[in-house]
Amino acid sequence: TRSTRPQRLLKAVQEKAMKGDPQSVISTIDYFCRHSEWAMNVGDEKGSILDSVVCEVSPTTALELGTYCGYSTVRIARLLPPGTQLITLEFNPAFAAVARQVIEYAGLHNKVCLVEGASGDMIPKMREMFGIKTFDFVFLDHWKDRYLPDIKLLEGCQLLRKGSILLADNVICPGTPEYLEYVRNSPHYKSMYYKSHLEYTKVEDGLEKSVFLG
Ligand SMILES: O=C(NC/C=C/[C@H]1O[C@@H](n2cnc(C(F)(F)F)c2)[C@H](O)[C@@H]1O)c1cc([N+](=O)[O-])cc(O)c1O
Ligand SMILES: [Mg+2]
Repeated sequence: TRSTRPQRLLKAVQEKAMKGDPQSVISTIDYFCRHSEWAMNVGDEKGSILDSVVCEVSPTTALELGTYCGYSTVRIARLLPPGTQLITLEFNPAFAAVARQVIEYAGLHNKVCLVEGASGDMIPKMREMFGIKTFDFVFLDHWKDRYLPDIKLLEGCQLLRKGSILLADNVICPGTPEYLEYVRNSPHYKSMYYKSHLEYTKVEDGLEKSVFLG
């Protein structure tokens, strides 16, 4: 049967990127998505904003919701110092299988823990599973109607602390209106919008950075 787009993306990485070199994995995926097949990676333009926020926060504990093929997982993990941990959550086993191989090819498997499951089930188990108290940084890039319920769940599970940073992809396209309304109007968050473009296109999109105020 015909391969899937994630499988074709992985093949491009294995054939064209330098093993153990995260930057070359990132560039190979961006080239593939621009010249062969578009895919819903955060991309190079928004990816540079993601990089700058990760460097600014330099998190000890980080959570990514929505691994997909592992592109943003590699972008984040390559910037984390040793001894830090990126937990990435993926619901779809086929996507998780591809992402594991992309992360491994980039040589970042020791910095990343990919967990398969639904956010509603896994978020309440994070503390006991990983022995963490709170997350310094959360990147939201999963189903857009899950952004709001999942940050409320993170709050409810006391997994956020004063100063925890949330960075959300696609707040314009496809859009996350309820999430945006909440983080921009809640007294528990200070938010700012980073205007950019939908990956590999000229369509407007952006990232919303929100600081949890406790
Ligand atoms: O729909 C988009 N993204 C949805 C992304 C969804 C991804 O998040 C996973 N997930 C679901 N729940 C979890 C949890 F939380 F359980 F881990 C993880 C899904 O299996 C999928 O791999 C999207 C669409 C466009 N676009 O232009 O259409 C552009 C983008 O950048 C996008 O991110
Ligand atoms: Mg996205």
